[in-house]
Amino acid sequence: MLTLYDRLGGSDGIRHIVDDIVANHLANPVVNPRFAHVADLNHLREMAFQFFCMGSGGPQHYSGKDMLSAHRGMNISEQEYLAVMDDVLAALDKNKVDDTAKHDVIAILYSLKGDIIRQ
Ligand code: HEM
Repeated sequence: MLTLYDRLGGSDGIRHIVDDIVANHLANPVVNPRFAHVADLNHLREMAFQFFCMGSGGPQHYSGKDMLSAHRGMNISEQEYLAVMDDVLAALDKNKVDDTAKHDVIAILYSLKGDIIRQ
């Protein structure tokens, strides 16, 4: 059976998906203020890439912070969380990821909600 990593298009597919997610965040008025001020967006892209790869069963190692440490002190709202999920879904659609893989990604991201919002 294919892993979620394979169904997302492996390393190349996930690079494209992450680039689109970050572009969507920058264009999304609900979360743009959070990302417009990030000093090193390439670092964020790399961390998000590693996180997606590792979380979907790829061979890459995630070298970034855990989700609680990464978002602590930001006081992220439910609305912002949903906006980020919308941006992820739009990126998955753009990259023609099938519905099952989309559901799997959303379930994984949703499981992290408690570590990300209102911290
Ligand atoms: C399930 C959803 C989310 C995941 C998987 C996620 C993942 C990540 C990862 C992997 C990093 C990099 C950590 C590091 O540099 O070590 C990060 C940073 C960041 N996240 Fe999230 N995130 C999520 C939701 C959100 C939301 C809802 C917001 C706010 C709208 C947000 C805002 C940020 C910002 C601003 C940074 C960069 C901090 C900096 O480098 O200055 N994230 N996130």
